[in-house]
Amino acid sequence: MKRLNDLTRLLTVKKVVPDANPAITSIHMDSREIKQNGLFFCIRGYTVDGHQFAKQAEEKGASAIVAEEEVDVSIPCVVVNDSKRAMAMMASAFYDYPTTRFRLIGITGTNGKTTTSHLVDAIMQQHQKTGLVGTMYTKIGSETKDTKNTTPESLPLQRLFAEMAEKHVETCIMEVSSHALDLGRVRGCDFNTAVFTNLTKDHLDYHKTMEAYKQAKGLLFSQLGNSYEAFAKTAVLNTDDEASADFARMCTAPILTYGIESDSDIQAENVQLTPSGTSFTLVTPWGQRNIKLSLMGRFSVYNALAAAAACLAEGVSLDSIQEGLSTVRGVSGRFEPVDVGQPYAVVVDYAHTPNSLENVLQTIQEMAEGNVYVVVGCGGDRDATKRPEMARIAVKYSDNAVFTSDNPRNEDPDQILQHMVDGVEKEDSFTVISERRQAIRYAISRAKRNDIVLIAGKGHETYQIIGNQVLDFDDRKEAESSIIESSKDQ
Ligand SMILES: CC(=O)N[C@H]1[C@@H](OP(=O)(O)OP(=O)(O)OC[C@H]2O[C@@H](n3ccc(=O)[nH]c3=O)[C@H](O)[C@@H]2O)O[C@H](CO)[C@@H](O)[C@@H]1O[C@H](C)C(=O)N[C@@H](C)C(=O)N[C@H](CCC(=O)O)C(=O)O
Ligand SMILES: Nc1ncnc2c1ncn2[C@@H]1O[C@H](COP(=O)(O)OP(=O)(O)OP(=O)(O)O)[C@@H](O)[C@H]1O
Ligand SMILES: N[C@H](CCC[C@H](N)C(=O)O)C(=O)O
Ligand SMILES: [Mg+2]
Repeated sequence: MKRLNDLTRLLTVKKVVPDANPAITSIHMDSREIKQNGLFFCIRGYTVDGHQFAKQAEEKGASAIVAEEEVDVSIPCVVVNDSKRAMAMMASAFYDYPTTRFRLIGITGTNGKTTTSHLVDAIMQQHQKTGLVGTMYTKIGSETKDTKNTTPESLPLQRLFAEMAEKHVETCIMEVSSHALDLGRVRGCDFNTAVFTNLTKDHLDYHKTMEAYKQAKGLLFSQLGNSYEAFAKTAVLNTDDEASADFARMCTAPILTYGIESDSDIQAENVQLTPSGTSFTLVTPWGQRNIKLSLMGRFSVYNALAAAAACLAEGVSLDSIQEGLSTVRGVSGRFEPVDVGQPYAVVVDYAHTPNSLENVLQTIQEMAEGNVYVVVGCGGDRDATKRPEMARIAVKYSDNAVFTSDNPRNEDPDQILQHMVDGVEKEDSFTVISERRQAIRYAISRAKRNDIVLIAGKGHETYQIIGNQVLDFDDRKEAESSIIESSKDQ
């Protein structure tokens, strides 16, 4: 059984009032979930301040509180500078430092984290039990669970890691968002390999400037290799992205680079992009292999290189990498075809940043024999600066762009659409249809033989968030019924 002092050992604590060392049998960040002898962390959130629930926690049987100021309770209150970061360290201690009991790979970058993590998983799970933490779900072996955030808050994260350790996971692959790094969600995680995909515009609503966004991503690398086991750690960096040079400067761990254009440790040569996938020669200090991938586009080669480099850093053989990558048929909602036998192509993709939309549309342009239609929207309560840019890219690479809604959340959908329209010229070929179902119908009803319709932004999502309501909505199902309906009309 743990006592309070067992959890604060690695922390700088300002004071404990009254000073005592009670037993702690559970830990909580939500006062509504407190159990007898539980420890409650008061977190200042974006919507409420957890300090106001300290009394409630005491009444429900908590044996101690962690807070940023003294609160009106009679149980011991541990006062710290930053209760979020303290929570990360204490949760790790409560669960006996689970990330020291398996290998942990962290993947950060604007685009490609989910895809790269699935590629690493496909390679590694051939020979070992893996865990996965990311946008779509968390996974232990083949058992998946839904998740709210790409990178969960430290307390549920450490609890998940404890379950992974108990279930004998050997390697966990985790997407590490810039929010998570900035908010200290991954403090207390002992990463073995840290991977960078790329840095382009997103989340400026939160980070404000690209410099601050880059600094947040950099934390994954600056925090790597500062322990006694630094020799066992590796940073995997993309030489073709200029942010890598800054991350290399911040990092004390050995670096393994990958790239297509610039000279790198792990290099793709003879890159071939075809309508059925990609192929390239993987050149490494340990030898070369021909790689065949069912994933489309040049950006997929980068994801495959990042995955291969991460696996090489972890000691996986080139043969396993070649074999593992060849088994991947696709990643849900990423360039996912919707095919019910129609004479034109429909693709659902999760591109929701200017750069990803441009990459995907360029890939589609390379394949297209007929017209290209794109249905796209921009999220509400998210970075507004990407809206005109995404609209510009949509019209640039399509014959008709249909601007629509993508999780307007608490913003006015028409206002979001106006931000998109502000990015294009009147004479550009675009149509505004706020209702996403109608927008998909509109594009699909116009498609003819050999045309391609891209439905971008929601990928694997099975909902549309309007206000605080989460309504069922799946682009793939909508596309399928639209195709069937429009074939009846013809
Ligand atoms: C802006 C942000 O990051 N918000 C996160 C934050 O919510 P919050 O600050 O609103 O929390 P709050 O409701 O104010 O509560 C504060 C504290 O009071 C506690 N509380 C609250 C009520 C009560 O009765 N009793 C009580 O104790 C809460 O449990 C909490 O500890 O803490 C929550 C719990 O960890 C997160 O789920 C939530 O993420 C929201 C859903 C979110 O949208 N986050 C986005 C911005 C995000 O983090 N995205 C990244 C990147 C996505 C990507 O690009 O892939 C991600 O990693 O997901
Ligand atoms: N390496 C890449 N470079 C640019 N765009 C990419 C890359 N990989 C994927 N994409 C595009 O970005 C979209 C999102 O990919 P993915 O889900 O792998 O990224 P992510 O970083 O996990 O995103 P999120 O931060 O939203 O979780 C894909 O649907 C595709 O359009
Ligand atoms: N993780 C990203 C996902 C965006 C997906 C898009 N469909 C949207 O809602 O903007 C975010 O929360 O910003
Ligand atoms: Mg993701």
